[in-house]
Amino acid sequence: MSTQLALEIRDLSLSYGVVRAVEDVNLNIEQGRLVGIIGPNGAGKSTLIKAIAGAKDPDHGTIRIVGETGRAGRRKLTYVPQRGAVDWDFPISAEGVVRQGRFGGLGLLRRFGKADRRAVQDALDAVAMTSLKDRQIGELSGGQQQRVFLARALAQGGEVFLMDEPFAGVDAATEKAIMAVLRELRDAGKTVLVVHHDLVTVADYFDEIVLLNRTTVAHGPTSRVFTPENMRATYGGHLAIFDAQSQIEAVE
Ligand SMILES: Nc1ncnc2c1ncn2[C@@H]1O[C@H](COP(=O)(O)OP(=O)(O)OP(=O)(O)O)[C@@H](O)[C@H]1O
Repeated sequence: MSTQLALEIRDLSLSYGVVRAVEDVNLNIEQGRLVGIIGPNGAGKSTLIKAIAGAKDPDHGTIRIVGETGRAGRRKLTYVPQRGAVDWDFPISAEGVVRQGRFGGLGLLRRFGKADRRAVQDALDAVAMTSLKDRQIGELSGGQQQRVFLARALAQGGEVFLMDEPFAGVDAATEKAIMAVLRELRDAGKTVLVVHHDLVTVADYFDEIVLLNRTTVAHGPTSRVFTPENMRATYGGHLAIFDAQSQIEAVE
């Protein structure tokens, strides 16, 4: 139902041993939004999206995805982890990776059918990787690997897409191509959450942003939330702000 929230997070906290990585996060995201998750290193961005994806159990709190919790909710979700979190030496072709996106939808007795082959082909086309589909993934550039990852997500489908730093280590052309696909998903009514580092592109890329530093510092339309004041509150001193050009850059 279109009135349902894409994502509803209540009182979410997660720890690694004694380190509280995410604390008391409350968040409502409406459907059909392209959302940036922004915050300094170690702010808990990856941890938060791992929790949403079900890859990390929370200490407490609830996560509802298009109205559903647990497995039913996760069936509506597609998670694209950081490229660095994947073993690219695994012997599989680009097409093989994209086909993996369809396996979750295969019942025990169902074969990989015409619709699956079509979805894989369409996904490879969407990211302009059809000509390299037989290439081993270890022999692709970083940007090409990221395109293949995105194609797998497209083949999988779903209502909510979680992307952990999709632009890390990719060239400008690939970044543009990925952004075009993410905008198409949004325009088709999907919800896309992107962990993002480049503050220069935030205003151009995202309808709304979540500023995170362990907990949500601010959330809302980018035009309202992406202010020097909020950015200072999120990044502390690690920020250089050039008010004259309205540019904000993180200082590592
Ligand atoms: N596997 C782990 N074991 C222990 N602590 C961890 C682990 N993963 C993350 N942490 C800690 O949890 C906190 C949040 O980490 P997380 O990776 O979620 O941050 P992030 O915002 O995604 O950072 P970055 O921008 O650097 O990728 C950090 O203090 C980090 O050191």
